[in-house]
Amino acid sequence: MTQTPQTVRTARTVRTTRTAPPAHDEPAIRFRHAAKSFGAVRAVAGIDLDVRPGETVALLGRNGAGKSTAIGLLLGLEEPDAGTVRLFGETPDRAVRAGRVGAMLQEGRAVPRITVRELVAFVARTYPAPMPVAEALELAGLTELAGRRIDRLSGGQAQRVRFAVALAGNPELIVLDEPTAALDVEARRAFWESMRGYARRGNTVLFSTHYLEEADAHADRIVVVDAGRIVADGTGDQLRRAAGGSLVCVDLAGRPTEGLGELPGVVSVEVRADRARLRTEDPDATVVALAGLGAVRGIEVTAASLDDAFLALTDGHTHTFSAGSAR
Ligand SMILES: Nc1ncnc2c1ncn2[C@@H]1O[C@H](COP(=O)(O)OP(=O)(O)OP(=O)(O)O)[C@@H](O)[C@H]1O
Repeated sequence: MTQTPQTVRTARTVRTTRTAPPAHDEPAIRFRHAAKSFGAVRAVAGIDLDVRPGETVALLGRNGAGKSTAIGLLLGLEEPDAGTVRLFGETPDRAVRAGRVGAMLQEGRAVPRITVRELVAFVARTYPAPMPVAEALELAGLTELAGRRIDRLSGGQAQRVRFAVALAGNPELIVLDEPTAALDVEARRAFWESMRGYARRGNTVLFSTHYLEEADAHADRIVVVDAGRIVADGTGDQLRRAAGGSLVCVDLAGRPTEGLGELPGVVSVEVRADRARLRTEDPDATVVALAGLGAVRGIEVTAASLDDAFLALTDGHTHTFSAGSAR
């Protein structure tokens, strides 16, 4: 599908010019018991989430977890069946109309045969206090490409145009639904650099992704969504720890596996061929206990990877861990 620039909605109300993040205490994003179903599918099953101004937050989940629906609620594109969503203390509709929120969604549109600069300028004119076009182009890394026609750009360049369009209203919050899907490594790097430039100005970013590494590398905080619920919330390190910090692997050398699950710190045991893989919250105690059993051949201790954490966190249970928000 062709991905092209998209803006959320035309601004109609006038807002005072803003150069710094808001001084008030309102969270940039607040979900309170927000829920949305489509027929029998509970796409968002009661979300509570606060994002502070200036935070960069990743919404991480598998296909169908409810990320796009949550973003639809956030932007006022969908009405919640229950609960509320507020942006800077306002309804999404008001915040979006005032240009306080910019978005890059997954939908595509026909590619316009105008230049990059013309498109960004056109969108900027629809907002009450837009970002100067040259500034939006620069932040998106498009200064050199400003005179190029949109339909003659590479996929990565076109994605940067979508980013510039999202910046056009000079928003305090930008919402990106899987912004790097289908981009190559270099285009991703360039994209995240632009995003960070925007975040460094004190703005708020929320992006959805399937990629753990991307969430870990580019977000201050990762909110894991599964089956329409938030199942974990914290930094990459906190998620790793929450998932059972370390893995201890050992050769069984013909020993029985009974009792391994009861060793100190062990939360789960997996046996493949003659090797046991123990997920543990206390690797030192587990290793000492294994040594006590004389099971030390090929012993190896590693930190759980983020992939391990993600699998453990989306195992169908709600994890009480919450290091970040719902403040
Ligand atoms: N308009 C709709 N009508 C019916 N069902 C829908 C609609 N939108 C979403 N759903 C369903 O709601 C659930 C959550 O979908 P959603 O698109 O929010 O997930 P997602 O995490 O964004 O997935 P992906 O990563 O694949 O984009 C899925 O089961 C999906 O099929």
